[in-house]
Amino acid sequence: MGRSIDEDPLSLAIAPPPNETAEEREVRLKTEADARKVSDKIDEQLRAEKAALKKKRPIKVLLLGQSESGKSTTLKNFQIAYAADAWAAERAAWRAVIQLNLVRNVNTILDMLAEEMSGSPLPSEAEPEDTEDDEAPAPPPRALPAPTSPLQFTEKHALLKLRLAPLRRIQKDLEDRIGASSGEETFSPSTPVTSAAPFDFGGSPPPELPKKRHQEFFIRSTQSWKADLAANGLAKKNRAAQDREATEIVAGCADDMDAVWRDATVQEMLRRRGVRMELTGGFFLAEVARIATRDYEPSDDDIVRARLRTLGVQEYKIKFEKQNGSEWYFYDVGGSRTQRMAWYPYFDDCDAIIFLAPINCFDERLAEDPRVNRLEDTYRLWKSVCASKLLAKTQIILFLNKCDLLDKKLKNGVRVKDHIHTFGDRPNNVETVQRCASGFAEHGVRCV
Ligand SMILES: Nc1nc2c(ncn2[C@@H]2O[C@H](COP(=O)(O)OP(=O)(O)OP(=O)(O)O)[C@@H](O)[C@H]2O)c(=O)[nH]1
Ligand SMILES: [Mg+2]
Repeated sequence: MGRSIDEDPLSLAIAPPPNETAEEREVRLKTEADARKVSDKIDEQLRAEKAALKKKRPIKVLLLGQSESGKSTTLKNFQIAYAADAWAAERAAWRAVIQLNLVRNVNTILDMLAEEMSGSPLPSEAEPEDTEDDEAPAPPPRALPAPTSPLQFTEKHALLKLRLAPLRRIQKDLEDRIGASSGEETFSPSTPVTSAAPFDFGGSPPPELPKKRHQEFFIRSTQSWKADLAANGLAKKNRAAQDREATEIVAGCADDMDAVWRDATVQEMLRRRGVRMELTGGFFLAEVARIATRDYEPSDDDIVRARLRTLGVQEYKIKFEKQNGSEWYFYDVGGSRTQRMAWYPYFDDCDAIIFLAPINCFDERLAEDPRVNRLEDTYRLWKSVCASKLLAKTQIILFLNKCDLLDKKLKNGVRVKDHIHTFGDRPNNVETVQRCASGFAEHGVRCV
């Protein structure tokens, strides 16, 4: 049998008193109406918040700039600051990349040693051509080797070459494991060299590009060498065995690597060739004693300094726990001219662009096309990005990068005016170069 309403405790509690006067009734009804209004408002607010949360989409940031401008490095710094767990999980995988950076430096020196010891002449640089219009900074003059007496090589150099020979195979093994991005792009006359901004179609409609979601070629959310970490069973065992072998051989060569780097004749050879390895990305030779050990664990600083070329477009998701848990997607792109066409599909729905301009590169050439000055290329790229109609509503942030390397370069006596004629007789210091480079922003449409 059902309970009558009179027996229900809630109905009893809110029922009007039995001897309620007309005045009391009016007050009661008004209070109830006010309470209903407040409750309706709260319900409405909750509905709106739920809808907003549903609509909230991640903020998308594109990192742009030429190769070696520091895009991946900037991303690593974001990861350290805001995605500590993911960063820690990847730490071990970077050891192989750092070993590869180190071994490659040594093998480059050994190649030069072999050339010098066999009496081969210095490789001559290609004469730069005027490839593009004259708005940009002038290309650097060709460096001429100073006339000098022959380098004195001894038995010691021949012995070091021999003892470090196993590093050739280790480089190859590490490159195979790390994949395509382990190699730097080099110039080949048969490679069609694209312009600074191959995504700039000069007002005409872009060629038919497949929709982004179908472009598996472009998006590489995880690199194979990191995916290896998740490998199980036999693959994991093989990988561990390869790791141990590489680490063992690198550790066994530690003293000889150190000896070859510190050798006065080798240093003189590098000086004569104009090679400043210590100023290039992924340089670890000065720290062989710490890195070439059996129990080496990469530090944050090592990982930030490690060099691994980006291919295609890589997506990284970072959740900013301290800011309402908002999610940001960063797109790290390959920066060489041959990679830039892949950027275009990402232009239409990104919220912000961080553009990296390495201002130390005023006297350097592009690896993929040595006829082009690196600063000139950055300048053209920046102008095209700012002028792109697809990016008209996108916030563009300009980072003037590699100021520490600029400082070292200027202190070593390199003069900006020898490479950029319009620099004139301004003081040859970082502040002046920074001030001039921030003129980049004026040539673009916007800069925040
Ligand atoms: N000293 C110094 N080195 C830097 C700086 N920014 C980047 N690097 C180094 O320069 C090298 C190249 O930087 P990356 O971040 O890999 O360059 P990228 O723009 O991602 O290059 P791609 O992937 O080829 O497009 C790395 O070894 C970095 O450690 C900087 O401000 N100072
Ligand atoms: Mg990169």
